[in-house]
Amino acid sequence: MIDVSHKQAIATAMGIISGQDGVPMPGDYDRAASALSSAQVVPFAKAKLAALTAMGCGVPRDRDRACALYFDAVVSGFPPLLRDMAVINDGARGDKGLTRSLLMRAASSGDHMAADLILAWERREPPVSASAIDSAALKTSLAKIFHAAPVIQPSSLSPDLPVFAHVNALTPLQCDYLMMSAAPLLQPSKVVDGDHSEQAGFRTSDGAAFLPARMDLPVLQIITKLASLAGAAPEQGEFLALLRYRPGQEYRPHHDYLPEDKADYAKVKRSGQRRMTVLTYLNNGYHGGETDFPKLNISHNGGQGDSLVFANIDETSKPQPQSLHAGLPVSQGEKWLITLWVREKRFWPWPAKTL
Ligand SMILES: O=C(O)CCC(=O)C(=O)O
Ligand SMILES: [Fe+2]
Repeated sequence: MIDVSHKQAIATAMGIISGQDGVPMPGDYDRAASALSSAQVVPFAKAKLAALTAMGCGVPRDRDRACALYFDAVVSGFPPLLRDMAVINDGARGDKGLTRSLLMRAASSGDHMAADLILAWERREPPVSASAIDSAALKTSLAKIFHAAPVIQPSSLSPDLPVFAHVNALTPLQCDYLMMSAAPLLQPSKVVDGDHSEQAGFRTSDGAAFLPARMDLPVLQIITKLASLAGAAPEQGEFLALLRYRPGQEYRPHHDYLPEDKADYAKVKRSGQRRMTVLTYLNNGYHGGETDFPKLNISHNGGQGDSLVFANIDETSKPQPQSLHAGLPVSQGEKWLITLWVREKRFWPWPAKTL
């Protein structure tokens, strides 16, 4: 049983981190971090504190401390954390047997997502045999979260604009995790720049954002990796946005750079333009749905875990009209995609706290 005062502290902290529309309100982050700190005997609280520590949100940013806190939370055996640790270990390209043991342990303790992840894995490839859950291996995987992973040479798709295709940026397990985490949150998509939101049918997919309250360590690992493909730090990334297109759904041709003549130009001032876009394809097995650049003659479909990275502006911050692109209509099956828009400057809305 969780102590009532710990429950209250966790509720207070999560309320602050969630804030309004999922964005924390100014001034309260320190209170969120100290509330979680007071409830650290609860593994969930400790894991959230680890995430805030990794983000420098309300508590000085200290990645080693974040990993140590998270390790302690995981070894308590709380099933969702064993499952998240499996995703982290896989993302760190750790031992598959260890990933499997963590998922099996979580699933047998009642974590449904772990069971679903195992099923999805077994549909893809023959099962590996489980290996012992080894503390040193867990620590090694955690330590890799924030290390710049080697970027495997991407292929350039255009002489006219930086557009690069990366294969296997994320592992299939990371992709399945993102889809399963976002599925309950999907809502009809909105267009953020206000240009076309009034226009029916402009963007017909469903979407979900990984707002600060959902930026747990597996998500931070993914953000760090995807930002690195754009040569950027994770804090330059907007909140990860997931899209799901069903047959007939599409995203009509548009630019990702923000209009500079709109009332919300303040948003551009604070974090700069959307310098680059990192799209990551989360699944296989659909038809249509190519990412199409009509001015560059590119029509691209990545496989599960592959990323497409492109520039929206040049080195002088000038918007690049040839970056016009669309998500063509899906003709069969579902297309799931995650987008990281990378700004010129820091986007994370909390004041940067460093040691
Ligand atoms: O669905 C696609 O391939 C394109 C998505 C896109 O343009 C975006 O998320 O900004
Ligand atoms: Fe776009």
